[in-house]
Amino acid sequence: MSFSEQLRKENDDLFEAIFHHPFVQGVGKGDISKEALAHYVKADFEYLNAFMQIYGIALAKSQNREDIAYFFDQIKFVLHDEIHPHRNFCEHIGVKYENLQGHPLPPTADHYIKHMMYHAQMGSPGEILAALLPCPWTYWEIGQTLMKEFEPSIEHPFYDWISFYVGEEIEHTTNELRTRLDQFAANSSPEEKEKMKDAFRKSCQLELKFWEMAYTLEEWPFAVKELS
Ligand SMILES: Cc1ncc(C[n+]2csc(CCO)c2C)c(N)n1
Repeated sequence: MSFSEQLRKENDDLFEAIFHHPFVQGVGKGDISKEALAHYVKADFEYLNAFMQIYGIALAKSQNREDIAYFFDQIKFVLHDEIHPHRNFCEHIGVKYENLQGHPLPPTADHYIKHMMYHAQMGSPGEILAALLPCPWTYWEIGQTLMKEFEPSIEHPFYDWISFYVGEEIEHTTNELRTRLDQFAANSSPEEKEKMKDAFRKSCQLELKFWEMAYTLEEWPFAVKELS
């Protein structure tokens, strides 16, 4: 079994909890609340900005052109393509995408990006990859699960969102990250592998908590109310 297959198996509890989370199920059923969708897009827009910056750190630490090209392509993909699923949510709730941008991150999203930043700054290349991988991997499997469970037609309000995440690009991103992580793991000490496992599991836990954050409209305690 490859290292990434082992990670997937060890974190099956979290993957299953994500597929069954009421936000994810609400996307499948098409009845997730507008407030939860807006909360998600606000946090996710900032999350994706941080994700591109972390890819930039991984690019800066790359040792060959293939890796440079891969991270460069991924930054372009997040910048130009990951706006489509957000637009799908915005159209459904009748809010302008621009109005959901530039908001402060709720605690869980803040924690998640700082967790990835930590591994990107302080960890080995393997640790960076392990922290990043649950992001495309969980979404790709969410897409597959919702397609199978709900068989959405083109009229489904979130058909575009679900189709985007079962797409070839997300599969490709996941597989490329897995291949690189498996290569690093093959040349890593048991201690180093433990650090990769820890980074991967925490990212899976934070993926689950990100859905919960959006569903419960999580905010910082005693936060100063934004003027809207
Ligand atoms: C919290 C959160 N986690 C994962 C994704 C999905 N995602 C983000 S970047 C990317 C492409 C990676 O190259 C993918 C699939 C998201 N939107 N928000």
